[in-house]
Amino acid sequence: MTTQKNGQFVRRPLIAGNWKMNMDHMQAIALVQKLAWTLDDASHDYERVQVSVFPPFTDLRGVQTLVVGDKLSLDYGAQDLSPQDSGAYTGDIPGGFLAKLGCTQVLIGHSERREIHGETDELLNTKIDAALRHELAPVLCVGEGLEIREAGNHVNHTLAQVEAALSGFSAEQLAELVIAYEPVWAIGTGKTAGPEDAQEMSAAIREKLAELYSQEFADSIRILYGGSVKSANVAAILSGADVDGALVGGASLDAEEFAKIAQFEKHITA
Ligand SMILES: O=C[C@H](O)COP(=O)(O)O
Repeated sequence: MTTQKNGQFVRRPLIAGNWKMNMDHMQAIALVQKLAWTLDDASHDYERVQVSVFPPFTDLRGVQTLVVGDKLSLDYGAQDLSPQDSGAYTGDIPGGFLAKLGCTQVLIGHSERREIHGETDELLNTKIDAALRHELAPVLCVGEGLEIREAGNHVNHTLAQVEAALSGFSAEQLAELVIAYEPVWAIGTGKTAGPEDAQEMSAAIREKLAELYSQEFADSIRILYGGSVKSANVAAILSGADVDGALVGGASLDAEEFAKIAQFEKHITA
């Protein structure tokens, strides 16, 4: 995902669409088709900017068939996985099944999983382990709620989430890790953290990775921002030196809007 050029790491931006619990398997095919056509029409360079979608589990087989059949350059992954590989875990989906469906990435610890399903940092640590066992790149979601932000504890809170979730893994194991910073108060609310807030937290996360592992490792890891990202604000948010992409919720359900977000470089007016 990350290459080295003249001794400097060049992080390939990632625009990721988290569909959440939207789009049945038929709608998923229509959305992926329209997204691919729209990006093709815009001559999207996937080598330059990676584009991934995270549909519900029941859509993944259809998405795989389409992506493979039409040789699409889109990547796709799941919104969650079980920490276990098989057995009596009713309702859960293991990483091995996702890998067989061609998933390359998996979201771990989205704030809705943390809040609605009570997922703890300790559980997320085991989910990262499961993702790594099946060669799925973990997209670890972190971020603070409004009360924590207002109390001024957002940096400490978010860094503690990062440290706990990554505990026990080596830099080699985490080579494909992606971290998504999503302030919970900005998710689906229309409120976005300012570009300075996104940069502040991304820089703090990178510094934490350097402290836990090495500067080289920290410089290779992509850090995304999520929370009410749209085509109108994506360029400003991604202008931060440490912000390497976006995890997009609502706006990823509209193919044209999501394609515009993926084409964020075209909106940069400097
Ligand atoms: O995973 C995506 C985030 O929760 C952001 O969602 P949103 O773009 O609808 O605010």
